Amino acid sequence: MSVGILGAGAFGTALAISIASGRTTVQLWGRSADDMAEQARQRRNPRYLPDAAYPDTLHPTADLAEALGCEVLLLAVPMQRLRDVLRGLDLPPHLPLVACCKGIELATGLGPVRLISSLKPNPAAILTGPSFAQDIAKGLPTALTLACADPLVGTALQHKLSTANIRVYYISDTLGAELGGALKNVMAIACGAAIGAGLGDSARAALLTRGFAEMQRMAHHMGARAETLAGLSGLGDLALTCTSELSRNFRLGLTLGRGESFDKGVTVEGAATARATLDQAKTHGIDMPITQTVVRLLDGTDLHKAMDDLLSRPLKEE
Ligand SMILES: NC(=O)C1=CN([C@@H]2O[C@H](COP(=O)(O)OP(=O)(O)OC[C@H]3O[C@@H](n4cnc5c(N)ncnc54)[C@H](OP(=O)(O)O)[C@@H]3O)[C@@H](O)[C@H]2O)C=CC1
Ligand SMILES: O=C(CO)COP(=O)(O)O
Repeated sequence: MSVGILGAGAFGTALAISIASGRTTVQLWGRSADDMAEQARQRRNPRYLPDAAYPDTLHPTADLAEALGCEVLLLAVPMQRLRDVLRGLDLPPHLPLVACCKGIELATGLGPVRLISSLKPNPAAILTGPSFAQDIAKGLPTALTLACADPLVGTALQHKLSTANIRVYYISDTLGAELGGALKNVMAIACGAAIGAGLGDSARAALLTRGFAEMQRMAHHMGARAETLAGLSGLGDLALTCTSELSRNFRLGLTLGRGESFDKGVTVEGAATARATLDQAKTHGIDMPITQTVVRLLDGTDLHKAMDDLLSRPLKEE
């Protein structure tokens, strides 16, 4: 078995290490020939995961053909870059494509599986759920969801991508899986902002829970399954990301709450996804006040003003 991974950032590298640790051949592709040569020399990724050594069967490469020659292709680039990466690929027709990104494309409102399917005829899946790259790379236990509409392809991928420290569950609901993974990042920004501003753990619990209600509302409207949102790719990832400073989305929220600035070079999927989701919510008439508050915070609205507006909405049934 061989697995190709496009994107040698934190997540692509962590997955490569875990999969290659089981002696599977992994071609980890990155766009910078210099970076990939350095990874091959050091047998680690000095920029994104400096403490994790590469197993022998992990091959860092800048040659796309090496990754495209594998039996499965994982796409571990940021959501807003996925279209550009896919456009440049001349793919073998039956090569399964597994999105490993979490977000909604700003220009189209599409999640990763819908985007892949709009551009390529290949079988499309998503691997998502609660997992920090640092944990996976250390060999710590994680559980992920593999969603694919075709159960034969999906269960084959489930078995191929399960490793000693990644337990993969299969579901067919790709829409629910991509919505859960995308929207939890928006709620993580909101929770981080509450903690950063000193509003307390009770406020965080309220935002997490009411944020989950927003996620369910959007998912239900779009036709996703409620069970998917309650699973690893929804509630599971929401719980992780809203409670840990390892999350970049949560940390962006912390800085918003503290009135500090955040490094623009860091991948934070929730920012563009909040805007894309709010556009969709307006189009479909879905009430998403926390998502709207996150967009206002990103646009510079004072946190206390934004929170007052959120809390002073008309009272309603839960
Ligand atoms: N980090 C984590 O813990 C987890 C991340 N994810 C998801 O994985 C996805 C990727 O995130 P992550 O790996 O953390 O991000 P990083 O910022 O660590 O890495 C992003 C990678 O994508 C590459 N890249 C960006 N744009 C392009 C492009 N146009 N063409 C080719 N490569 C490109 C970058 O290359 P370069 O270095 O050259 O800029 C870099 O290698 C996100 O959607 C994230 O939500 C999911 C679960 C866990
Ligand atoms: O998706 C993640 C954990 O499941 C990673 O979260 P961040 O992108 O916020 O770091």
